[in-house]
Amino acid sequence: QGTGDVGEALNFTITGIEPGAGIMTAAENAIDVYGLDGWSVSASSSAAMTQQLATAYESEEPIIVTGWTPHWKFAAFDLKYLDDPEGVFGAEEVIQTFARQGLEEDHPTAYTVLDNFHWTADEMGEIMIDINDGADPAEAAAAWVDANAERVAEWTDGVEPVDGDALELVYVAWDSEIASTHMIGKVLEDLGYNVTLTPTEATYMFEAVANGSADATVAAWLPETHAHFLEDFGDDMVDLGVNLEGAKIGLVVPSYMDITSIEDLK
Ligand SMILES: C[SH](C)CC(=O)O
Repeated sequence: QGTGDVGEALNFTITGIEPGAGIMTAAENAIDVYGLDGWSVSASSSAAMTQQLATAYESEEPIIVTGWTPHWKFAAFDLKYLDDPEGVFGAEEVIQTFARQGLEEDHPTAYTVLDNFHWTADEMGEIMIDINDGADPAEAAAAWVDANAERVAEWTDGVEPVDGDALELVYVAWDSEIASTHMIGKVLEDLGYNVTLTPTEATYMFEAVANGSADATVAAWLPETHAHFLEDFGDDMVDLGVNLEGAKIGLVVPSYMDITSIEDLK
C-alpha cells in the first residue's frame, strides 16, 4: 500500500480499543497534532482490535491499530510502530502499582507483596502468549507462578500468610493487565487471601482505588498514558512504584505496509 492511498484503503480509520483507554486519547491527539484531516479512531475493545489485526494480517490487508508493548501481538505478527516525531505517544512507559489508603494497616502482607512486585515484559509475555494460545487466564497465571517459585519468593519472603482475608484487585481487560492481575492475584491467593479480580473501565479502576472500594491495581501506565487519571485520583492513592519497565504505546502496523511514520498518513 503506497503511503498516498493508505487512508483511502482504511477509510481513514485507525482501529482502536476501549474508549476510556489512554492510548485512545493519545491517538485522537495525534490526529490533531499531525493534521490528519478526515481520519478517526474507531473504538471497540482490545479483543476486537486484535481480532481485526489478525484478519487483516492473514490477507496482508492494510491496518493501523492502537498498539502497546508488552503484548503478544509482536510475537504473533511481524509488526512495527509508526515513528512519532512529535512525541504524541510519549517515550518509554512504565506500569505502576497503586493501593488504597489504609491497605498497609489493614493488610500488611498484601501491601508488602504488592510493594515488592516487579517483573519484566518477557515474564508478562509468557503468560500473555499462554492465554492467547487458549489457556484460561487463571490457569496460565497459576502455571507461571508454579514454574517461577524463586521469582515469586523475591516478593513474598518474610510475609505472614493470612486466613481468608478478602482482597480486591481492579484492572482493565487489556491483555497485559489480564496477565499481571491474574498472576499477582494468584500469589496473594497462595498466601491465604480470598482474592477478587474485577475488570472495569480505566476511569473506574482508578476511582475504585482512590475511594477505597478496591484494594489495589497493578495496571497504571505512566508517565503519559494514564497521567490524566493521576491528576484526578493520584492524591487519594498510595503509589507503590514501578512493577514493569520498558512499556510503550503507539500506532502499530504490519511490517508489509510501506508507511513508516504517522506523518505518512497526511
Ligand atoms: C492500552 S494500554 C495497556 C493502556 C491505555 O491505553 O490506557
